[in-house]
Amino acid sequence: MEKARTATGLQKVGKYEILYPLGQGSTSVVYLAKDPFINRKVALKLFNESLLRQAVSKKLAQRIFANEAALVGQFQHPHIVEVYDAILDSSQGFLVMEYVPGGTLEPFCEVSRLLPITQTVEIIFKCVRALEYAYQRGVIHRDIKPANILRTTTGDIKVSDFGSAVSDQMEETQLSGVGSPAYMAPEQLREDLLSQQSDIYSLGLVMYQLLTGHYPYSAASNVELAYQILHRDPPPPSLYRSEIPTAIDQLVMRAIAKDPAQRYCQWQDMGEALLALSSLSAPVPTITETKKFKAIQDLSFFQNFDEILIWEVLRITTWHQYPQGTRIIREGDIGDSFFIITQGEVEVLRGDRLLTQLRAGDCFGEMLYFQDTSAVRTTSVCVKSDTTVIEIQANRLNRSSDACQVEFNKAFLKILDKKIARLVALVADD
Ligand SMILES: Nc1ncnc2c1ncn2[C@@H]1O[C@H](COP(=O)(O)OP(=O)(O)OP(=O)(O)O)[C@@H](O)[C@H]1O
Repeated sequence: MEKARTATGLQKVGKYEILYPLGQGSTSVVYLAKDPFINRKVALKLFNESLLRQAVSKKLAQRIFANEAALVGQFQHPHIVEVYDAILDSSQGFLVMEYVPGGTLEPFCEVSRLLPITQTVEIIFKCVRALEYAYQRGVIHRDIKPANILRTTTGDIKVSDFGSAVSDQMEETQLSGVGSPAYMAPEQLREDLLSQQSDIYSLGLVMYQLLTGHYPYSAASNVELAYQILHRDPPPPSLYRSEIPTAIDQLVMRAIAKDPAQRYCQWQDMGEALLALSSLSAPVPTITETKKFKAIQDLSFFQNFDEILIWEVLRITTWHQYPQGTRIIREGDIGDSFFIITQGEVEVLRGDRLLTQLRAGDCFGEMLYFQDTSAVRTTSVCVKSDTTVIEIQANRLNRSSDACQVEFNKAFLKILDKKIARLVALVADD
């Protein structure tokens, strides 16, 4: 493997130019690097050479490397760090990953830097969806902790470091000596057979820390810590932060229940509980990402969109809440966006003539999407009862992935089909 110093003094690993270290873990150092062929910044995880050489840890280190390497190209989820490449020779191994520039969630577990409760709920919801996605592909992460959840510059999150993961493809599903004891579920400490519930426990603990800035146990040694994890009941999060509502206390305590039978059974259950919370924790008329995700997922328009595409839709939409009587679009206006109603009811008018009424799931303005440039609206749309709509600009949709555009086109075709059927029925009645 090529590993040399460049003229600037920076190291080169393989074809990658090392820029500077981003962080260090127990088995590796992660660098910001550049892939010169496609001029892309990447995170390059260089596994500790001495670990790979030492007989005792060699097998474990190789296994950790192999775990992450197995994910090359496997997970494509907006909230999981993508692994682009993995290279191993006799002395060294490295992984090339998507670079996530905003650091980890660790600093937000400090009392002085706590995030708003709604934001924490959203972060945990995204982790739940990411880990459910991994679980559906047979993978349990086993090392969920704040340091393994990375932040983008816009505050979004990505789960990283699947080095401790177990997969249903492995012959050996128990792997000792990996994971962080502080976040291990009781059954993981006991080395019982693991399920998604051990990741649920660890994520519950992350939520606890993000909400309170406190780790629920305090022990002088790993043995004492293990005892507390197995036997001591932690206080509810609201003890540390009084604004935490009871429902959130209950959710966290259920996620970190010592007995798996008392814990959420599966990711879906925890996801639903978080969704129920998002309405509790948003008293102001803003729409949280958690609610937006659910609203989009529930619309028949998006019924054939998979989860990845729904996250993509979320990125290209603008949400509006309109009170009764608002005119959303006006006949004669120039526009290039179309709208999908998520809640409420609107009237479509030409002049003073009522053409039709539309409700949740219906869309309007879509005909302009099929034109290449902005065009004149031929109808007005007025809010009949308080309404929430998502707006999608044609030029943003045109820049989305091919898969996303294909699904939109299919959904529009279905709508067109229904409209034609309605017209045919009208003509037949005449
Ligand atoms: N994709 C990435 N983009 C940006 N920074 C990253 C990325 N991956 C890791 N880092 C940084 O490098 C640090 C170490 O990474 P990571 O946790 O994957 O190493 P590790 O050796 O597996 O650690 P451990 O086994 O102790 O959890 C992270 O805490 C983070 O600061």
